[in-house]
Amino acid sequence: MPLLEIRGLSITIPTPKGDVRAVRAVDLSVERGEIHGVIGESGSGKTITGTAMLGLLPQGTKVEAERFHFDGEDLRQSADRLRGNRIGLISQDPAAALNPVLRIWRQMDDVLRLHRKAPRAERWAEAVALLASIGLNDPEKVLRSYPHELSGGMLQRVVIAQALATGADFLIADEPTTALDVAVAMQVLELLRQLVATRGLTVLLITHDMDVIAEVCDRVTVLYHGRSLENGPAEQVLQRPEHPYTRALLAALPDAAPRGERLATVEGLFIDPETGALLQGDQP
Ligand SMILES: Nc1ncnc2c1ncn2[C@@H]1O[C@H](COP(=O)(O)OP(=O)(O)OP(=O)(O)O)[C@@H](O)[C@H]1O
Repeated sequence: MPLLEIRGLSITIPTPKGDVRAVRAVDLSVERGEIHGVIGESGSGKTITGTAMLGLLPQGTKVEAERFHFDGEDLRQSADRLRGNRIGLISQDPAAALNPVLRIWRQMDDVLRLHRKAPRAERWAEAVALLASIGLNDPEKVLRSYPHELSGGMLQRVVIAQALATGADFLIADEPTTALDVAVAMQVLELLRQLVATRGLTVLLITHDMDVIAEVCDRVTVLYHGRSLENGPAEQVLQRPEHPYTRALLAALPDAAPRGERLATVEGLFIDPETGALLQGDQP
């Protein structure tokens, strides 16, 4: 059984201007111990799908699905309990995920106290070991620092350590390297890969960057306008895409989008909202 199993997901968000159908028909199946990429251009529904798994959608949002399960539990009922216990979030901006006026230790300890009933000295030792294990030099100094004293790459590692401290075994990483420069981004991706190998972690990696998919993902699901179009081993989808949209996306890449840049919108193709068919021409 896959760890995450989503079939026929549809998400409708109420807004003052009426309902927005943010996700129409997403299938997503993530096996234990894999890094599963979710790729698609801006507005394709990547973040909303992740937010739904965390149970953090705006009030009144309608989440419908044939199946929306994490480890056999329906996320529509269990998301609040699983978030921060089994499911962790790594977002694009680590500085925003941390409190600027508290030292890293206080923020790590808030998590450790909640999850372990150990004395302070043991929690400190655990925080030191955790930070060291994710490649931070001088972890004691890091723990005594405020967020602004650390670089973006270090902060992203702290956020990952915090998620691990909760005991999470599934990380939703939403554009985790977008705000980092290329060399640091590669190190963070390498760290995720190591954690999958050493801790049996499973990662859902949301990105608009084909290079990120090629670099670390085992499998990938392609989203477009709130629909999943295809999925498969990353190498296969990148080298032999089946869906015309994915082919168009990849064909448009070398000239239109240099390394690391946002996916271009593929012109001249659209999906019929009624039938789901991919059609040529301009969107009506
Ligand atoms: N709070 C909200 N209220 C209304 N509509 C929303 C809300 N959040 C997202 N949407 C809409 O849902 C759709 C999917 O958005 P989502 O943020 O999931 O896309 P994305 O693929 O993550 O894009 P990006 O790469 O730009 O982050 C978009 O059309 C967006 O406008």
